[in-house]
Parts: sequence; structure tokens; C-alpha cells
Amino acid sequence: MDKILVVDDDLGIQKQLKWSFTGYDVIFAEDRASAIAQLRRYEPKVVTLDLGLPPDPTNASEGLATLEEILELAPQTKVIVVTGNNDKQNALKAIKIGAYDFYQKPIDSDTIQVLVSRAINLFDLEMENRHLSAVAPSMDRILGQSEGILLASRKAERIAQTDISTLLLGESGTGKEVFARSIHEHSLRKDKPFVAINCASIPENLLESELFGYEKGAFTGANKTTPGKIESAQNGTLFLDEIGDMPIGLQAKMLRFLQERVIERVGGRSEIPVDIRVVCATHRDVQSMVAEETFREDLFYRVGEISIMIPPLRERDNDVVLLAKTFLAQYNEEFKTKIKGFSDSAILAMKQHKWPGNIRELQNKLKSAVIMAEGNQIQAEDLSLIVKDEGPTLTSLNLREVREHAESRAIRNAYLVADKNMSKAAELLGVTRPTLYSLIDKYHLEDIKTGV
Ligand SMILES: Nc1ncnc2c1ncn2[C@@H]1O[C@H](COP(=O)(O)OP(=O)(O)OP(=O)(O)O)[C@@H](O)[C@H]1O
Repeated sequence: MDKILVVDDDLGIQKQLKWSFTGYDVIFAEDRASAIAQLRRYEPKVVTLDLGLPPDPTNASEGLATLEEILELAPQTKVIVVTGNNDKQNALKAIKIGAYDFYQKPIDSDTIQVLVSRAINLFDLEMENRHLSAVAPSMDRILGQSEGILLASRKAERIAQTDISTLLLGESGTGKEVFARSIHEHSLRKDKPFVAINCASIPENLLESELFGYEKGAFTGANKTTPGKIESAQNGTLFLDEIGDMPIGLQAKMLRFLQERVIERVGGRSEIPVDIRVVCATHRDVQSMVAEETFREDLFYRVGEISIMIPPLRERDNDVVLLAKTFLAQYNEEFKTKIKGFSDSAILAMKQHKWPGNIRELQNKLKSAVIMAEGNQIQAEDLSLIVKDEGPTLTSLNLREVREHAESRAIRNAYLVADKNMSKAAELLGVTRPTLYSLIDKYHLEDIKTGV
């Protein structure tokens, strides 16, 4: 439950506010010292602060001093000052100091409730942003807060400024190209070209000339000398996607380029020096290819001086929801739709789905959901996903077993939807936290108990 601290020496007002703020955890303080003690202990999101505090309740100075102290200790706190009627001057002073808003007595329950709920929303939003910028490395293209993606981003950030050859490993659609571009943008070569080439999408006989270029007359149809992708990445970054698909015949030439940093165009005789950073990617298990001798071992070590594993979406905790929300905002803009968010069932379905096509699949599903959705919320069906019901069949032992299965399932679902937050899960289920804990014990939901 969100915490609100009410600082007021008037017991009547304390009581009134307690009734107004149902649904919150309300804590009280009657003077500056106790306000600060409560602030330290409970870290409330919102404080309502009467400016007329003892020892001199007729004067706002103690209230303003308390405000300053609160903001100094916990600047993220949203403080709503409560002033006497006609005390606009002090209210404005408080806003100048950094109060979120002010409110004049007498207190009207509905209005103060709206003020508080807006303050809490803003607090949550700011918190989320702060959290994002605190944990996310500056690789700002790469969305995600899961441990796996943060680990990969940090690694990428660390090597970005070096020229070390980097191999990005990960399933299709996990964001290998996004990583490659981020590495380039964080490197000293950022103002030079970033050139990407997909080794799997170019026929074997054309790949060599595409990469290395060709001299006029090198083969039929070579009407003029043409530089290849490697040359066009001069001083910048070359991204070789699907390096695992590079034909074995071309691998020796690649190795020479990587070792000696010179190339020869097809049909050419002179060596052209190149200064290029190389980032490669593959969804293949190159190590096994080395064992099977379909990929040269020396090339493998050369391209993968450092390798970064980009985790698949299904192993990225809550990232699927974070990404989905971001893409929803983008698509709302693109398609001029006003879809507000996702139903609980959609969130659950997204968390359950295995996403074999990773982020690309999520983007595709969301795009069609945004276009097809009928309500202002995306449902699981709009995403062509189904919430898996792993409930008991009619072969269940008895009604007790059916009930236990259903309860365990509901707890697990609420836990997922609440993003592993026990208080929120309890709230969703309409039970207290202790009850939720005892149900988790009762049904031996060990994974939830250990927070897995
Ligand atoms: N962390 C991320 N944040 C935001 N968008 C992302 C992220 N990772 C990937 N994307 C988006 O997902 C899509 C797939 O990413 P990308 O093309 O980089 O994947 P890939 O691993 O290179 O795929 P493939 O192996 O199929 O080439 C792109 O549209 C990209 O913009």
C-alpha cells in the first residue's frame, strides 16, 4: 500500500484525513521532529504538511522549515502543504521551496484525494524514470531492465571505445543489430560510417565482390571499378550479420583482412589499407561449427575477441512488458490510435509466451493488435496469444483438489501480473499479505517463496 504521511497537530484533522485516505497506509506526525522521524522510517510517497506547526501554530515558519528538511532528506517526496484560509503567500513560498502543491483549509475530502492520487502517480512515474536511468547503461537504444540485458549492455558499453572485434550471439530478433549500432554510436568512430551486411542474405558468388569490391573487367558485367562494403566503412564500423553463414571459401580472405587490415578488390592487384572496427553477429552455435570444421577456428577467435550473449526475450523477466508498453506508445502515434494499455490477461499471456521470434515477433504481434483491437485496452486475443490454463481436469480427486489447483493458479498469475511484488499480488487477490504468504506455504509454491 502506498504510504502517506500526515503532518498536523490537530487530532480532528488527522482523523478526517485518515478517513479520506482509505486504500493508503496513513502515518501521522504532529511536529517537525516526529515528521522527520516518520519520514526516515516509512519513506512515504506523499506528505500532507500543515504549515502551522507547534511551537507556534499561528506562524508558518516551523512548517516551512519542516518542508525544507523533508525535501533535503527525500527530495523525491511529493509534499502537499495545507495552509489556513487566505494564507496564499505562505503557500506560494512553499511551492517555491519545492512543495508539489498546496491546499487551503477547510479540508474537502474529495479534492484532497484527487491531489494525493495525482501526486502518487507522479512519484511513481519519476521513480520509474530515475530507476531506468540509474540502472540502464547509457546504451539508450537498448531497452530493458532485466539482469541479462543490463549485463550485455554494460559489456557493450565497456568495449565500445576500444577496437576489439566483438561477436554478438543471440537468437534471431533479440537485437543484435541494435547492439552493433549502439556500440558504434558509443565509439570514437561514431561520426564515421556504420555499414551493415548480412552474410546469409547474399548469394555466395556475390558476397566476395559485395564485401571486397571489384575492379573494372574483373568479371562479366563489371563495367566499372566498385568499392565494396569494407571500403565504404573506412574509419567507421563494419557489422557482419550472420557471420556463421559465411562460405568457408571466403573465410580465408576475411581472416587476412582482419589480421592484416588490408584488402584486395576482386580482380585487383593492389592492397588497400583499411582502418575499420568489426562487429559480427550470429544466431548459430559457431563453436560447434568450428568442431564440425564448417567455420575456421582462427577466424572464430579473430572475430570473437570478445563475445556478448544477448538473452532471448523469454529470459528477460519483465522486459517484455516494458518493451510492449514502449512499442504501444510508438504504434499509437504511427497509427493514430489511442489504446491505453494492456489487460491483465494480455500481460499474463505475454509473460507466458515463449517468443521464439523475440522482439521482432513482439513488434509484429503488437502492431496487428493495435490495428485490430476493439476496446481501449489490448487483450490477450488481440495479440493472438492465449492465457494458458494449466488447471485440473475432471480427473481431479475431488472438489478440494480442484479448489487448491485453482487457488495456486490464481496466486501464480497474480504474482506474475504484479511483477513479483507481494503486496500488489495480495491486493489483486483481495487478501492480506500474511494470508498470501500462508497460502504460498500451504500450496508449496516454492518458486514464489524464493522469488524465482
Ligand atoms: N533492446 C531493444 N530495445 C528496443 N528495440 C529493440 C531492442 N532490441 C531489438 N529491438 C528491435 O527489435 C527488432 C529486431 O532487432 P534486431 O534486428 O537488432 O535483431 P537481430 O538479433 O539482429 O535479428 P536477426 O538475427 O534476425 O538479424 C528491431 O526492430 C529492433 O529495433
